[in-house]
Amino acid sequence: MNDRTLVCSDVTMRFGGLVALDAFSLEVRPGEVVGLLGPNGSGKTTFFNVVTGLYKPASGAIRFGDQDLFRKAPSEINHAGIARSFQRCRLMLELSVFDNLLVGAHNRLPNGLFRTLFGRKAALRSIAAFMGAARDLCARFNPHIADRLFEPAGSFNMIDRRRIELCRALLGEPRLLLLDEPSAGMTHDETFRLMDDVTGFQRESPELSIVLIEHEMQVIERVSQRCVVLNFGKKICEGSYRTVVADPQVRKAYLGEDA
Ligand SMILES: Nc1ncnc2c1ncn2[C@@H]1O[C@H](COP(=O)(O)OP(=O)(O)OP(=O)(O)O)[C@@H](O)[C@H]1O
Repeated sequence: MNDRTLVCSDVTMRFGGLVALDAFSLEVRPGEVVGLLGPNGSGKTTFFNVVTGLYKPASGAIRFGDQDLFRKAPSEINHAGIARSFQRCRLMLELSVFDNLLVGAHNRLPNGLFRTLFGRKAALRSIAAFMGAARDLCARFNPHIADRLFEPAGSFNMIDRRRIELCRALLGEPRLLLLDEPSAGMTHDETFRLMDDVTGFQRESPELSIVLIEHEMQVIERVSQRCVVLNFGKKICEGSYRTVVADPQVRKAYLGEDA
């Protein structure tokens, strides 16, 4: 089955007595960009952590196409075609861009003692192929990064570091990309440029679906086809950007206005 629709049903995640996700359901179809909104502490990042296997939910169901991903290990979920970015930069700044990309691909390249000792030629071939793919992907985001593949990630500015993180996530050819607040630490203009890169990439890979957590509402308005709003772990609204920003419950959650 090729369809890679993410279907999360009634997912509940607790931390002791705190219910961070409360029977939360969300469906993301191939090629969709869904904005995940909500005030601070409403459960957005927890949802990403649950989908990617970092947190084990108490109950619910998570399917991606025909695969059951509920409570699966992060590596299995990544293999199934789900990749993510983090709110804070997770690059190893003293390592080169290439090494950072390589770390993200370690489970796709030959590894293990036997292969290292006896499969050196094959290993070198796959690293060379990986280098070509990494260079091509970086060039799609910014040719400047592709030209400086062996320079430390720390020598790049913030927007390029974000691009490198995106390349690391995209090199595994995921079908679903979870973006956790790409605007964090960037200017308004940089955020827009980065999101233009992402949407440009998606135009060439139309099956890729994206869930975007973002506080910059203009970004959400510009890129998402559908929005879902969380408050205290519960879904309080779903629909187009226009629908959710006009919704009384959403306005109350964000602005404290009367519903
Ligand atoms: N590992 C954890 N242990 C205990 N509580 C946690 C943990 N992770 C998240 N929480 C709690 O779960 C709730 C939801 O947090 P979460 O980080 O998902 O919110 P968020 O909507 O992503 O917020 P923000 O927009 O500020 O990033 C919060 O009350 C938070 O303190």
